[in-house]
Amino acid sequence: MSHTVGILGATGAVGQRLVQLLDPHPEFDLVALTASDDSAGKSYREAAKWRLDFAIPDAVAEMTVRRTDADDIPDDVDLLFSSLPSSVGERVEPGLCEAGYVVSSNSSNDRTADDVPLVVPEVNADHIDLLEVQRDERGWDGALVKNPNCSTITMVPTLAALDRAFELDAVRVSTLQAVSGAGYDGVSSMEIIDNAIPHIGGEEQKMESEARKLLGGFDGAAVSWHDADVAASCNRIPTLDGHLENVWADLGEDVTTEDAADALREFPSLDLPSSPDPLIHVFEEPDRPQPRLDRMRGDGMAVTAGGFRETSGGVQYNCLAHNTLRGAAGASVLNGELLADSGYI
Ligand SMILES: NC(=O)C1=CN([C@@H]2O[C@H](COP(=O)(O)OP(=O)(O)OC[C@H]3O[C@@H](n4cnc5c(N)ncnc54)[C@H](OP(=O)(O)O)[C@@H]3O)[C@@H](O)[C@H]2O)C=CC1
Ligand SMILES: N[C@@H](CC(=O)OP(=O)(O)O)C(=O)O
Repeated sequence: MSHTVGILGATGAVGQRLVQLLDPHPEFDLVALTASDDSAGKSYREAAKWRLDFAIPDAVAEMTVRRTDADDIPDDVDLLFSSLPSSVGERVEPGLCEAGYVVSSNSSNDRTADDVPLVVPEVNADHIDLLEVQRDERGWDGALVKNPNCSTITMVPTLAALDRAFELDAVRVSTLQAVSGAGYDGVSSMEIIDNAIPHIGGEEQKMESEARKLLGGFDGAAVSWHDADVAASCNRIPTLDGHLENVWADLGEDVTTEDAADALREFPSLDLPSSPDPLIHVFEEPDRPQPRLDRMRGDGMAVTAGGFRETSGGVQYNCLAHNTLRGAAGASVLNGELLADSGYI
C-alpha cells in the first residue's frame, strides 16, 4: 500500500538525501516539501542549493516549497520526515504531532525524552510501541519517532550483536567523522584541510546516552536504558561522507576474534524496503573498513566492521557507516517503513 509523505527541511543537506531516497521509494509518494520562510513559495530547484552528484529528480524540481507550518501542509499527508535544525524541530515538531501528523525525525531534539521512541529498526523495533504511551500522555492523534545521531547509529548494531551473543559491560569509542555531518556550511575548508579537529559539540554526550536508550529494554510502558558504561571521544577529519569508529567493547569474558566477528555477521536484518542484507558486513582484511571504499555498502545502509583484536575481557574493532544515509536520511526512511509496517500510518 502506498502512503503520501512530506519532508520538513527539504532544502538542507539531509533533506536532499531524503529527496534522493523518497523519489524512487516503492511505498512512499512524495507530495510536500517545506523549508524556512525564505524558501517558501519558490520552486525546489530555485530554493535548494543542490549538492548531490546527480540531477534533482524531475518530479521534485518544480514542486513549490511550503512553509514549515501545519496551515501550509496538506492535512492528508500520511507521514512527515523531519530534517530541521534541532532548535526549529523542538519548536515545530510537537505542534505538528498535536495537529495529527505522524513525524519521523532525524533532528536531535527530544531523542532521550521518556515517551519518544528512539529507534533503529533492526536493533529495537519493539520500542516503536512507546507511541501508545506517547499518544495517551500527550493526547496526540499524530506521533513523533526519532532516529539517533549518525555516530551512534554506526556503532549500535555492532554493540547489539555483541550484547546478544555475550554481555556488554562497557564501551569505549573514538570517532573519525566526515565533514558532511556538520552540514554544508558547518566546517570551513581552511579549518579542515590538512587537519583533524578533536571536538564536535555535544557529540560525545549524544553517543553515550542514545546508545544506552537504543540497547535498553521496553516492557510496554517504559524503556529501561542499558546499564553499560559508554564513553566516547569524537573527532572531525577531512573525509566527505562516512564515519569510522574505533570501538573497545568490554564483554566481561575473553572472546575470540572469530566468535566476535561471527556475532556481527549473524546479526539479523529486517524485511523492510531499506534494510540491507546483511546488516553488518565483516571484513577479513585488517585495513578495512575505510570511508571511501566502504560507505556505499548496501546502498549506503549497511554497517561495516573489521580489524578485530582480542582484549582482556572483550574485543577491539573498527566500524563504519554512511553518516547521511544510514546515519540520517536513510535512518528516518527506515523508521517510516517501520511505522507503516506496524500500522501507525
Ligand atoms: N542523524 C544524524 O546524525 C544527522 C542529523 N543531522 C540533523 O539533521 C538536521 C538537518 O541538518 P542539515 O540538513 O545538515 O541542515 P541544513 O542547514 O543543511 O538544512 C536545514 C533545513 O531546515 C530548514 N530551516 C532552517 N531554519 C528553518 C526555520 N526556521 N523554519 C523552517 N525550516 C527551516 C532549511 O531551509 P532553508 O534552505 O530555507 O534555510 C533547510 O531546509 C539537523 O537537526 C542536524 O543536526 C544532520 C546530519 C546527520
Ligand atoms: N553531529 C553529527 C551530525 C549531527 O547533526 O548530529 P545530530 O543529528 O545528533 O545533531 C556530525 O557532526 O557528524
